Amino acid sequence: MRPTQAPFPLTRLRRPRASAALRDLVQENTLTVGDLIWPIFLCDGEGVSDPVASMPGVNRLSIDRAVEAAREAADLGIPALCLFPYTSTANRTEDCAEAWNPENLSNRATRAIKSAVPEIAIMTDVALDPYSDTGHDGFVRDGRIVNDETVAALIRQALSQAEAGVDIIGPSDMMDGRIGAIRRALEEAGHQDTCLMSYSAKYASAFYGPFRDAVGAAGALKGDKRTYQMNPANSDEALRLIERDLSEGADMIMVKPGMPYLDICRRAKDAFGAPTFAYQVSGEYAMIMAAAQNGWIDGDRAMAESLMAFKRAGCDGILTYFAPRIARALG
Ligand SMILES: NCc1[nH]cc(CCC(=O)O)c1CC(=O)O
Repeated sequence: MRPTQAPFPLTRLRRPRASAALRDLVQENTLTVGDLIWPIFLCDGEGVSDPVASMPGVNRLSIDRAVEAAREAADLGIPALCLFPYTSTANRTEDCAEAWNPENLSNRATRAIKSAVPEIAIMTDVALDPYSDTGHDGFVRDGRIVNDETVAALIRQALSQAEAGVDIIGPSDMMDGRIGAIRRALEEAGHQDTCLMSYSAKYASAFYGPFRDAVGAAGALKGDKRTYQMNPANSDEALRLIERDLSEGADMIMVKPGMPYLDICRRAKDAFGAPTFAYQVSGEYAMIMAAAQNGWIDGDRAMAESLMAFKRAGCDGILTYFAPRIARALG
């Protein structure tokens, strides 16, 4: 698009910026509460709300508290929660069997929230890292992350989540072929209405640090995730991954992290027009919160501006730890 305009002074681009009323009229993008997915951390116990040190304002919640959070989210109009379990070392094993235990924390929380707050959508993560003794998203054999064996386990994990009543399954593991394999398994098991939101373009990022603290994976992780998560220098590769995942049956795609990768969001939306999401990850949240707590930036304004940027970049929705706070600010 090339906007047509007369030369100055016939065109004065400041004219429609002169008042709040005019600015509202010409505003191009809008952020609404309906765009939000709120990631929450789960832990064992009852009545527990355990602060995550590197994410001020974020707590690990026991299931009863997560149900309260779901009620609060639904009352604010937030359409979906995304669940991340904190797993004790006892449940981190070489075979990752807790990942498909119907009674694991994530599945119990899904059932509790779905029965108490049926109108909220539940999204979950498919990847082995909460359950593996290595902290990796896949099985490790002779120091390598093995793809196909991992995919077989991811199918079991996804099926147990669908069985528990999850609305949106989010494979975040970056193995090849998992979207098609999970989609076929869901169809065969009668879960034809379960959505898949693929973490298609997930970068090997420094911005996941606080998340790994929150889920207890920081100490467990040996090495890094660069043989499966993407190189931050690449952009065409992101489009290839997204195209592949859409052709394998993903309903929605995600770019992660968010703010440093808005160019990828825009390219993805323009290229495919599919429902496009970004994950404003833990480190992005921590940066804004830390600067605000130091009085270096206005936290409310930085939050709102950062989230609007995702809409401008073409995203249909955003996973953000700010979800309840921005929902309140939006009124
Ligand atoms: N597969 C695990 C997973 N799912 C979401 C995040 C990060 C989310 C965040 O930083 O907020 C990660 C971390 C990782 O890949 O190491």
